[in-house]
Amino acid sequence: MKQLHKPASTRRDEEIPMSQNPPYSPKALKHPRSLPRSLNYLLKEQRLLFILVGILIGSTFFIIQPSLSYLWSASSGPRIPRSHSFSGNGESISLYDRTGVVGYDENYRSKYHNGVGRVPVGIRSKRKRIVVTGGAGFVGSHLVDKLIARGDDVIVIDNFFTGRKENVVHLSGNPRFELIRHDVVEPILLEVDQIYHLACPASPVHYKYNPVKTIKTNVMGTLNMLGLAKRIGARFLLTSTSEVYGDPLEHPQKETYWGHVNPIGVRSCYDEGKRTAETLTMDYHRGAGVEVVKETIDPSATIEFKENTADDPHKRKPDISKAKDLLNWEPKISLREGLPLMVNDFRNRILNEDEGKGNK
Ligand SMILES: O=C(O)[C@H]1O[C@H](OP(=O)(O)OP(=O)(O)OC[C@H]2O[C@@H](n3ccc(=O)[nH]c3=O)[C@H](O)[C@@H]2O)[C@H](O)[C@@H](O)[C@@H]1O
Repeated sequence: MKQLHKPASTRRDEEIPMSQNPPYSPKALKHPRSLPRSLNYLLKEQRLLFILVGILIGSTFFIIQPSLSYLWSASSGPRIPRSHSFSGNGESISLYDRTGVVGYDENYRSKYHNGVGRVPVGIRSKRKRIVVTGGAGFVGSHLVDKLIARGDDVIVIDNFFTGRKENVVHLSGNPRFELIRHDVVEPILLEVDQIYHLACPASPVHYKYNPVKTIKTNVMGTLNMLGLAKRIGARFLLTSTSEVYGDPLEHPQKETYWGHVNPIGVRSCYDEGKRTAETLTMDYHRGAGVEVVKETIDPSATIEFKENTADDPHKRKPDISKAKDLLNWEPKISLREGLPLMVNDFRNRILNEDEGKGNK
């Protein structure tokens, strides 16, 4: 209502003829007419000071606003009551409760405040999409908390072999969290940036009575997740165990120690399972070296993956020290120099072959 009256009164003031006595105006008396009216206004009653303070508060808010909204989104997501039951019985259940805005979890807020607080004011790292297999387990669920607190989107894959839904229930209302009930021994296709592979029966009680399941999860599960990582170009992390050292002959055990493992004992399903998982991970890692070749030949070339010849070693580097000592032989051309030469040679051979065929 005030707004309706104000313009009307202004308009009435403007209609007063100049010849009539103007109403008393202290403004006109205090300041010389030469000063622009806006400057006049600013100098009055410390308004300039108020404006400067306003600008300062405004800029401060906009500088820290990304961090504030980050904190807010991490902490204010709707949560479901503790009594909420997980009814998903299909292959995939999403814990995002679209209807259950029932409260605000203070613990959730303070917990996440610590994590986000490390991000410098105004700087926001790129939000990643991450898969955590075994994310409902002890270690996994803590990792998931950290990743969510960091601001990433997390998908947990777990078959609940030993994991508990209670470990992740506090994240159920968070739109950046999703839970998929899935056994990693079966392939799964997802688009993510990173894969943390933790799924594994991890205590003797479980793996001793389910040895085949244990080694199967370690071998097939790891293969599936590595295959996924390779297909989508995701970074991969495997959680191994100090049990890969078996009954060690070296103490303490450094990462360089290869271990002393009984391959046929009752614990082998776990020890050897994790060792194989490590082997697979390193083989895939070395396989990525295929890229390093592409660069020297033709960076725009596409790579086609084909089945390898059976039993073909993944890596070979014969020790040539004897050849050097006894025959005084050693390679003179480095791999980087040699690859293009080899490619040219093959190209010429193929072209000559084709020409030969054409002449027939
Ligand atoms: O270093 C260790 O000893 C172990 O630490 C963690 O295991 P942890 O958190 O202690 O054990 P659990 O609480 O049992 O978590 C394992 C998770 O994997 C899940 N899992 C297990 C087996 C399976 O086939 N699939 C699967 O998703 C379980 O349900 C559970 O959520 C890691 O998850 C293991 O990979 C590692 O071997």
